[in-house]
Amino acid sequence: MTELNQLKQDVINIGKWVDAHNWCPATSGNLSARIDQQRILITVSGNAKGELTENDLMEVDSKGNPYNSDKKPSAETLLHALIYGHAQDARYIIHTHSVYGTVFSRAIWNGEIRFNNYEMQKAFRGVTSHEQEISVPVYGNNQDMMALGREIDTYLASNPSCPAFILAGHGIYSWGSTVAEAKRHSEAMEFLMECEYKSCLLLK
Ligand SMILES: CSCCC(=O)C(=O)COP(=O)(O)O
Ligand SMILES: [Zn+2]
Repeated sequence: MTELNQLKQDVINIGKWVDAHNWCPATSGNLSARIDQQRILITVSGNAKGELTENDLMEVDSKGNPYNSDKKPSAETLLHALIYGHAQDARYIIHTHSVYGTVFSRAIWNGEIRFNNYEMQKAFRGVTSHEQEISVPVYGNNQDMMALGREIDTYLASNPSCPAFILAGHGIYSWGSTVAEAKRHSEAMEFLMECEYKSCLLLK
């Protein structure tokens, strides 16, 4: 199998994985893989992530413009391009619209979520202790991708090893250098968001 075909298969399989967890209901979410420094493989806008075929994938350039394709890329392509631009070892990006990612972030809206004293923090690359705080930025949701992109760009420029961010009331972006790492970061974020939500119920 060529490297490009392998990437296509990886994205299709990640789509089945997020769908099995119900993290991308309806046609929500988007997925991508870095082909090389110039090209990104990304999901076409508006398709169910559990039923992706090669026709639901397309190439864009490093700025997010369609590359040899007349299909419409994900409406959030710019965010994928920004992540790949800053996180040089990111190879796969997973954007989910899970219930906990959506609901809990509405309580923060703009700022950050700090995860402390969860053993699960060790799922993130380079973290070896529950005492190593993980801070994940939360951005107010915005239909203006350029404006959202500017905020995210500023943060990633000074925090290039950040493994995830959250769009409030919208969903979670996670990434990694391999399929396994991107899925691990994504799953850890989903778990921690559910824990934080349930912790709030305990404190009521
Ligand atoms: C019902 S999903 C609304 C759009 C969105 O947030 C999303 O993740 C999917 O957009 P895309 O253009 O990638 O299909
Ligand atoms: Zn989205």
